[in-house]
Amino acid sequence: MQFQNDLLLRAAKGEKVERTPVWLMRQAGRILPEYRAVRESVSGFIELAQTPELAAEVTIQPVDLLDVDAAIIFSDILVIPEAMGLPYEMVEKRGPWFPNTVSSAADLKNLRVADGANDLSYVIKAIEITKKELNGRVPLIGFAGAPWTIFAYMVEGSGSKTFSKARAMLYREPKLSHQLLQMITDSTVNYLKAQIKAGADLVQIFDSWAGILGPEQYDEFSLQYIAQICDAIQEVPKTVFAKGAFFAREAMGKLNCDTIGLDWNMGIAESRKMIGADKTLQGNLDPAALYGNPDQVRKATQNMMEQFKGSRHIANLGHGVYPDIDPEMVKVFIQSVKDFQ
Ligand SMILES: Cc1c2[nH]c(c1CCC(=O)O)Cc1[nH]c(c(CCC(=O)O)c1C)Cc1[nH]c(c(CCC(=O)O)c1C)Cc1[nH]c(c(C)c1CCC(=O)O)C2
Repeated sequence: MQFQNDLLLRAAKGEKVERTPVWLMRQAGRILPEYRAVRESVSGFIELAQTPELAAEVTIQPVDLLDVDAAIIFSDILVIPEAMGLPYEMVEKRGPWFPNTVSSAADLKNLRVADGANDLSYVIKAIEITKKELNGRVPLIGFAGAPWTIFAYMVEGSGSKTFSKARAMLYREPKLSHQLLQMITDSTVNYLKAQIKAGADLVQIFDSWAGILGPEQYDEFSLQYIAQICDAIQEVPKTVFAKGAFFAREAMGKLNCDTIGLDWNMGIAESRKMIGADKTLQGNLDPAALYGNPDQVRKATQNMMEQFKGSRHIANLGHGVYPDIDPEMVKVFIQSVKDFQ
């Protein structure tokens, strides 16, 4: 594939770049009025995600409107539980909800390892259409949730401040927990391989709930499964973003991946020291910085860029862009990265 702009892939691999590439987690959807218009033409998030032509359209919107250096396929991490036999609903203003959850060995028997190409054919189709329509303008990022984060939703049944049901399961039923985590891991490997076959140029693993585990539990119930995924995917560069896993940075430096995502609680110099020189770091401006005025956004971005200067970097926020951020401020962020020397 000839790219017009392959900064993201070169930065991920640690190759020379003319400037730092920039994109935003959760750039597809949420903030753009153009997204909301498409979203209102269907029954809801799930129909949109399952209609490949529309999913491709909203994937490309940020490339057209914000001029980011990458597209990320419009989907959700929760398509994996659904493909394993545990469907979800997206409740307006409240987020995901699972009518059934996993709490016993009997529940586990009703689940299967997902086959990415068949069970998630709508995502695969959306990737194929997106690749065609992007026509090499920028790389396309595929993604999946980390097994622990997916487990947390499958056991809890919804979002939660504490995910206490999911964490209780780790103590009460460690063996069952590992069985479920392994099934999610195998499903995720199948799914990411299908995404890559369809055209994903880089894949990112989101461990959004990494930070609610202690260090030992994180090793046992999350990191080893992320390591399995990284080892199984050799085709394209891989990014691991584990939100709140400040305690695991040294171990993440040893993963078989190219890029580590930092959230905004993680100091940049300290993270570089812990992770080492041979990984690209992605991040990590506080998403709330974009509530500032243009001058403030510019200064905050420059300050972040200064701290990453001279080492492998992909610019991003430290977590997904918040839904009520003014797209103009997103543009100021992006332009400030591009202007930075
Ligand atoms: C934890 C998590 C989820 N989903 C995701 C994560 C990991 C990243 C993170 O930590 O933020 C990942 C995700 N979800 C979505 C994408 C699309 C691509 C992108 O723009 O990054 C990606 C990469 C679309 C979406 N996923 C969702 C929306 C909003 C639904 C709508 O349009 O009404 C979008 C555009 C819904 C969703 N999906 C999820 C929640 C909690 C919610 C509700 C609240 C929210 O908006 O974040 C689960």
